[in-house]
Amino acid sequence: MSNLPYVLILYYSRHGATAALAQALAHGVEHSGQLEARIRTVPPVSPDCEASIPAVPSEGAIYASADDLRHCHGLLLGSPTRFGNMAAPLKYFLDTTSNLWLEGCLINKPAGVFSSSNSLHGGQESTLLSMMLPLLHHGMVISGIPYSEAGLNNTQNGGTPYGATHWSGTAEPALTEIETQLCYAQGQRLARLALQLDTFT
Ligand SMILES: Cc1cc2nc3c(=O)[nH]c(=O)nc-3n(C[C@H](O)[C@H](O)[C@H](O)COP(=O)(O)O)c2cc1C
Repeated sequence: MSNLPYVLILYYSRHGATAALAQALAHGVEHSGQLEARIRTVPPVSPDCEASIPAVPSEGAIYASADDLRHCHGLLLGSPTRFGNMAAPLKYFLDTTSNLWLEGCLINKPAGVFSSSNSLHGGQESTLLSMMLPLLHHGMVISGIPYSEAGLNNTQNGGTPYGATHWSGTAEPALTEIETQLCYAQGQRLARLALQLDTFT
């Protein structure tokens, strides 16, 4: 981990599609060379209140801490679409951020959202909108993807003005070229906003 200021890319992914979006967004964030993309995930939740998991996951991104969120200069938040809403593990993590809200440490920092769904019209956009709500409560500056990105008009799969998406269809985690381009554009834009907004004081 470097000492560069960073954009936190925080996601939950069960089958890898949302994780693939996170990786593609990271390339856009790091385009300027001035910001690191810090990729973090959250543990699953269980109805069994006795259940516990190892502190460090056996593979993939490590779990986010409150400090990862507290000290970020921008946030990209990603979740699979679940019944048109964000997945419970991500919501559970957000529900533990009251102290950060009280401190106001996310106010005026830029944020964006991303998602993956199995069906093309199965709730990507409602999921993205639902993910924006807690970020607005935190005082973050929400940004999406402008229509100057040609892929938004051409896509036959994922990609929305509300944030990057992937249509996983028949359990396919690999992103299409346009989905990848739109991730890059969103990551690059979020990093540019973090540099332009006063998030470094
Ligand atoms: C409980 C549950 C609810 C889901 N709800 C939806 C849904 O509302 N619309 C949809 O298109 N896909 C839905 N899916 C499918 C996932 O969104 C899709 O497989 C996604 O690409 C998984 O992302 P991941 O690979 O990052 O886990 C659901 C999956 C689960 C397990």
